[in-house]
Amino acid sequence: MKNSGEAWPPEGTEPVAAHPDAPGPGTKLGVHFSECFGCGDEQDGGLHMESTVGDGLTVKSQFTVTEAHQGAPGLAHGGLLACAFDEALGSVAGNLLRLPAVTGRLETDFRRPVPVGSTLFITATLDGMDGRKIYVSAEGRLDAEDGPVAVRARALFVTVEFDHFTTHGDPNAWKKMRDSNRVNP
Ligand SMILES: CCCCCCCC/C=C\CCCCCCCC(=O)SCCNC(=O)CCNC(=O)[C@H](O)C(C)(C)COP(=O)(O)OP(=O)(O)OC[C@H]1O[C@@H](n2cnc3c(N)ncnc32)[C@H](O)[C@@H]1OP(=O)(O)O
Repeated sequence: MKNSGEAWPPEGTEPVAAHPDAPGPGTKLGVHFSECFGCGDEQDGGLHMESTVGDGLTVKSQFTVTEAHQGAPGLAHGGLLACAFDEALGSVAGNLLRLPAVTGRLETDFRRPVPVGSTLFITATLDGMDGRKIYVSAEGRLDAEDGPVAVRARALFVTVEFDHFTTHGDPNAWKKMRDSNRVNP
């Protein structure tokens, strides 16, 4: 992102290749956890994002803004847009590297209002790694793949051991996700 004035990805970041078992371009990714606020199909108030692997090191996601996502009347709440980007950025990191990782830092630039009823076409890119640090960036265009850019984001994800989720989270929910075969560590 130009605005912060920092180089991106930071010095020391190495290029990466997709994991040999990563889903290929055109693969629809589906839901990684049914209760996920970003993509879950058992999360009524969630974002219900849909993602597909794109060319190169990208994942393409779509998020349609509903009345449940408003901040100002008729406009998407910025925090929910940040959530959509967290999901899209986490998806490109997790699916292409097949490593468990969590968001360490997330930056967003809101460049245009995003009205209720519009769909954000988000392209997230895996920019590289430095040790456990995974650098990813994304842009979201309004209503079409080549629509005007409404939001840009970039993030640092940090790889973790699987016990991060059972130690800090809910082991039963982890088991539910694993048993659904949607993520298969
Ligand atoms: C077979 C496998 C299959 C895989 C799965 C595939 C399918 C996946 C599909 C879909 C993906 C999901 C999509 C969902 C996306 C949503 C994700 C979220 O919402 S995650 C929830 C929010 N985030 C948290 O809750 C983190 C809370 N924070 C922490 O737990 C820790 O702070 C953590 C793990 C991030 C780091 O803690 P430490 O103790 O392990 O490590 P330290 O040493 O502190 O950091 C490591 C390196 O990272 C830098 N770092 C950490 N945080 C930083 C920050 N905020 N800014 C800058 N650098 C940071 C540090 O400076 C350090 O760098 P140096 O190695 O020394 O160079």
